[in-house]
Amino acid sequence: MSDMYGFHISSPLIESISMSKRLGSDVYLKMENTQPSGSFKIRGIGHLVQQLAGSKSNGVVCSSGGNAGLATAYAARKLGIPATIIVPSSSPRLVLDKLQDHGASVRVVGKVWDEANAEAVRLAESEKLTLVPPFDHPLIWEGHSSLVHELKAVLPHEPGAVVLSVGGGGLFCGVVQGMDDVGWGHVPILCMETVGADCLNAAVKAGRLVTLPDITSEAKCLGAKTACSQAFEYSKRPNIISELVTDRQALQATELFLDEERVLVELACAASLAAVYSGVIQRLQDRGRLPKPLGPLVVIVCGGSGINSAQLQHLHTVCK
Ligand SMILES: COC[C@H](NCc1c(COP(=O)(O)O)cnc(C)c1O)C(=O)O
Repeated sequence: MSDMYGFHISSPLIESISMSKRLGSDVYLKMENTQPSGSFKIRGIGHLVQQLAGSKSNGVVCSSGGNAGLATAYAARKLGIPATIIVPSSSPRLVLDKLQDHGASVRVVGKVWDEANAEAVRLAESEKLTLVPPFDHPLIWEGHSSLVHELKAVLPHEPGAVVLSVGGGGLFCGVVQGMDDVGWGHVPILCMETVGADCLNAAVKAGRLVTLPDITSEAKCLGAKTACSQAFEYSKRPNIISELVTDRQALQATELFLDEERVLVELACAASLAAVYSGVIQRLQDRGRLPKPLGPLVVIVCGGSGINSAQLQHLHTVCK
């Protein structure tokens, strides 16, 4: 089923009783892990692929930590066009297998996403393919903004705040634009990153875009070394908050979420859940940065396919 934007579904918005209890106010979960490609990515990427490639294209190429690649492969399969996905060596084997299950051809290039991206740009030019950027494109942001329109349709009141994870900043840009569209442009947005994949937080602290020397977080799907410039521009707004958690806090959030909500998510997604589980929201309230009590908190459970029980065990041996 696809709507006017792309191939995504209108995802469930469920109340988390356990998180609401921890926070002392209502917490709603926007379950993007239920999207057909496994994450929110299909919203923006489905939209871009339909607008720029379509069924007449001779193919698409996407550089990805994994989830943008899965969204590209899914959309390409639905359109009946070939997809080539370039991933860095940090992407887990299980993601490569899923990409191939979608019929995509997969190339492993470089250690981090930025290096895979350079190869995708080269390939798009040399083989006349449509380049699908994982986060830095207005059509991606337009597609992601559909998430906020769904919130507007079902939430009884405007949110007290929205929590989301930041890699290159595409989800963040889409949510800001959606919030502006529906008249919620003043609502606080809490941008969560992990230490070692903190390109937006580093830019906010430096007052300019910066490029990280490396990605040292295990949340590889947040592993863009530079945030997109639009995300940096939006981060200057007074209602935008940028915070960090450690990989260990994200891992703890993954396990608490699994126990309490019976859903397994990637570290990239758990960075947002850790905003509640690790007390980030509560500290912001104590500092007066967020109101107390807080109106309904919406946590975007962005999903991600780079996780299974074996990967979860592995993360215990590497997360600091
Ligand atoms: C390097 O990787 C960038 C991108 N992942 C990005 C991503 C994000 C952050 O989204 P962004 O801020 O990049 O739009 C959040 N949550 C999950 C599960 C993600 O996979 C990718 O898959 O290529």
